[in-house]
Amino acid sequence: MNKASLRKKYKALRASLSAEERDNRSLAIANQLLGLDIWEYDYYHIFLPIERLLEVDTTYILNILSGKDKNVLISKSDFEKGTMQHFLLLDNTKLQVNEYGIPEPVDGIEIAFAKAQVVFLPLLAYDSKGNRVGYGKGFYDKLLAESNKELLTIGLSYFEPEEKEITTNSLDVSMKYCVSPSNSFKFC
Ligand SMILES: Nc1nc2c(c(=O)[nH]1)N(C=O)[C@@H](CNc1ccc(C(=O)N[C@@H](CCC(=O)O)C(=O)O)cc1)CN2
Ligand SMILES: Nc1ncnc2c1ncn2[C@@H]1O[C@H](COP(=O)(O)OP(=O)(O)OP(=O)(O)O)[C@@H](O)[C@H]1O
Repeated sequence: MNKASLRKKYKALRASLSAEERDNRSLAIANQLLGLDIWEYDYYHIFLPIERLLEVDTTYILNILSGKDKNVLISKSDFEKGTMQHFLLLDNTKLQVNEYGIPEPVDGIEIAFAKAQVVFLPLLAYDSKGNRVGYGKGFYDKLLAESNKELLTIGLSYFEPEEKEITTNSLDVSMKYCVSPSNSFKFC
């Protein structure tokens, strides 16, 4: 299946889940993460969910990070350039939902992405090799292209991997882990 059909398939699968089921799965994903050996770091980058697109609710993960006193980075996207700026998430950080429905910091302390040691990745589909498909604008491919090899990349999905390997191009960056509500996959 090509990326366009996978996007369609997984958008429909998301839409087939009730709000309660999405919430249960989002919590189960956070609990799966607790079982991974990823908690000894200082800087964690996370996405804030686009409600309209029914994304995994990362609030549960944010609560874990806050309980562990981690530094949390969130982003502001530039859709013209396809790039992101990263800011420390603090108690007093003001968020504003942008035109794509992404909650973003209004201002704050900008941090270089190079500081991040763990990054949680939004995705629509993935396979058992760690290939991922997002919305197709390449924000994360660009971001990860410049990152160091030690960075832990962790996809979050409501669903299990696609059985057929996803066809990738040279710009696609695969993930090291992916977590679903009932499984954790390690690809590295
Ligand atoms: N929560 C979250 N933040 C993120 C991402 C993400 O996937 N999720 N991104 C990951 O890269 C970047 C933003 N990428 C996005 C790409 C497309 C659309 C979007 O609204 N797509 C519509 C089509 C609209 C259009 O093309 O004009 C859609 O898919 O229905 C939103 C965010 C950076 N921040
Ligand atoms: N390192 C890069 N530098 C410049 N452009 C890139 C880079 N990586 C990806 N792109 C471009 O971004 C787009 C990404 O498309 P692709 O279908 O791989 O996105 P995706 O992985 O589904 O989405 P996303 O990363 O937004 O979640 C393509 O047009 C690609 O050419």
